[in-house]
Amino acid sequence: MSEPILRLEGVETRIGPYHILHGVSFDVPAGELTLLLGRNGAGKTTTLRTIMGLWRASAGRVLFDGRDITALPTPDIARAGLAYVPESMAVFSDLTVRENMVLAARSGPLDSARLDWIFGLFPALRRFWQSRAGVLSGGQKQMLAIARGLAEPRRLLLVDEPTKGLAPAMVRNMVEAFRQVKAAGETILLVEQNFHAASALGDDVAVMDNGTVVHSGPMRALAADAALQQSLLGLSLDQHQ
Ligand SMILES: Nc1ncnc2c1ncn2[C@@H]1O[C@H](COP(=O)(O)OP(=O)(O)OP(=O)(O)O)[C@@H](O)[C@H]1O
Repeated sequence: MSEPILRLEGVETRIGPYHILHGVSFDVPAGELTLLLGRNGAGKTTTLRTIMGLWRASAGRVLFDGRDITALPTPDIARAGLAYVPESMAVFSDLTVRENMVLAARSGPLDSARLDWIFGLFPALRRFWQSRAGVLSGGQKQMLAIARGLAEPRRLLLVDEPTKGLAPAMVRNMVEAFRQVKAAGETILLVEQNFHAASALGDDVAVMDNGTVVHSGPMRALAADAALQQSLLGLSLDQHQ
């Protein structure tokens, strides 16, 4: 396994009076796709938001490439090379697809070779390039949100439930797109509820429950162990066939 680019050590997060994360620890190895799994309310989104500094850890550390980023303001965390695609399709509906992409490339103009690569992942974006993002379907908006995260090279992409609410054909497209993003050597931390999609993609997995990580290891070991899936995720066999 390669060196971790991201390491969480005993991260605690409180939201107002609620103690949500209770000592979250796991690694994200460079160049791999790591899955963050867990039942609803386990704390996955809170973990991504804490990494980005959108919630503040009250204890523990977030290390990015060995550097402590726990207390950095969110713009500095983004500048360090992290991109975050939240669950709620982060696109500007009144702007065109092109404008959405231009705004996402923070360090300068869009690179045309990179854009061609993104069009290869999500062909609909080329078709709707000059259209308002508001006219896209839910799945296409989700693709635009992910494309915005890919608009320029980042060191780590955090993506929250990209297949949520998508029709099965769209889920297959999304899985294929992530396969290609992974093959291009990008490092990804992915929250995914669809276990079938998750098992097709992940190298490593961290499973959360009740605000802490209850299991971590290779995805293929979890994918091969139905009893472990049942105990960690409450999955029955027919749910992921
Ligand atoms: N703004 C908030 N105020 C209070 N509690 C919150 C807030 N956001 C999240 N929580 C609580 O924190 C816990 C973890 O939520 P989180 O969204 O991180 O879970 P999750 O694993 O991402 O779940 P899901 O799959 O449902 O998105 C839940 O009990 C949730 O109700």
